[in-house]
Amino acid sequence: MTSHIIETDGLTRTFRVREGMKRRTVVAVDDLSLRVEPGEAVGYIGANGAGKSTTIKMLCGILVPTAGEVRTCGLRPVAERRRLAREIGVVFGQRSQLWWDLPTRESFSLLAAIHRLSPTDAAARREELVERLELGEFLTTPVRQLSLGQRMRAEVAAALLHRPRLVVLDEPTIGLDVLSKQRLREFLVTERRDHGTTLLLTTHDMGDVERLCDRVVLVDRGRTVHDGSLAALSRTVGAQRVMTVDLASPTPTLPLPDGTTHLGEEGHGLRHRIAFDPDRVTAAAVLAAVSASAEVLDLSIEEPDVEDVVRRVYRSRR
Ligand SMILES: Nc1ncnc2c1ncn2[C@@H]1O[C@H](COP(=O)(O)OP(=O)(O)OP(=O)(O)O)[C@@H](O)[C@H]1O
Repeated sequence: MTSHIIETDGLTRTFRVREGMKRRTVVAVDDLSLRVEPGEAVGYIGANGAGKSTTIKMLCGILVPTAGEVRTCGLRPVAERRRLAREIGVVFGQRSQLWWDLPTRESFSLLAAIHRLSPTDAAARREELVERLELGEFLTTPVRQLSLGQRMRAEVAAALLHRPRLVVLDEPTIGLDVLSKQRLREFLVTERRDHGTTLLLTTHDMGDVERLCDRVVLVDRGRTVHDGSLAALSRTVGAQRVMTVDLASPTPTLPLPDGTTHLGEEGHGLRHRIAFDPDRVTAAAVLAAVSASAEVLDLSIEEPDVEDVVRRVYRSRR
């Protein structure tokens, strides 16, 4: 049996759709071969309609593939869906899995019974989740009365109660305010660190990818167009980092090394913005060159804007 948490080979799903009088075949997922190791955190990203939800549904056993192979936690998702349910936790940002009229605490009790957790194990895990997701103040409130941020935290706790090895999150931070997003991300980082949980998430929020994922799979029209780090994705479109330096005295011109572009200066040379290609020159080398001709008081470095990177990848393929 495979040691991969997710393993697909040539996974494909098509749909027949009606267009006026005609019928047409839409290829939602096209020949996807993906391997995810235990403990990885993978951001599965792409434009609307790229095929992300269809992939997730096949991984969870909700949808039957048209062609290809898929194993999730070593299991055949459709044929072994009940066994798989013990291994994975699924969070859909736009659909609730909680019992709407019940207090959150009772939803947890029901889920503990469904997963056949021992009372001590269930209590310990619930306590851990209540503390880490700060659920204490609304455990007795019916789910329907929770704010979106509270409900999402409860959803995540519900999906993770049985300590799944794989957590699949479909748009987990959609509609959340900045603070709620931050809390949820911090929780997922901790959960992964402490329990070795594998994360697969789809998102349109690049902050999720930056904070949570060490690997990014970018899909376009059902096909994988990038599989690697976020930094490597930025490099594919030649995205640059930008250094801003504040100097002690006005210095109109700076000698800069190869691989840099001087973007401009302000205050008669008190502040300079310098773009550099991280593949060709390090931030330290740029700083050393600036320091050779001026005293540097402060500096900041901007990473490439991920949304811009994704837009550029898409544009280059059209
Ligand atoms: N049940 C269905 N019947 C017909 N076409 C479908 C069905 N489900 C998905 N599709 C089509 O398959 C393609 C991929 O859809 P999918 O929902 O997987 O994309 P997505 O990447 O999850 O998009 P989004 O970011 O909008 O959620 C789209 O063209 C969509 O219209």
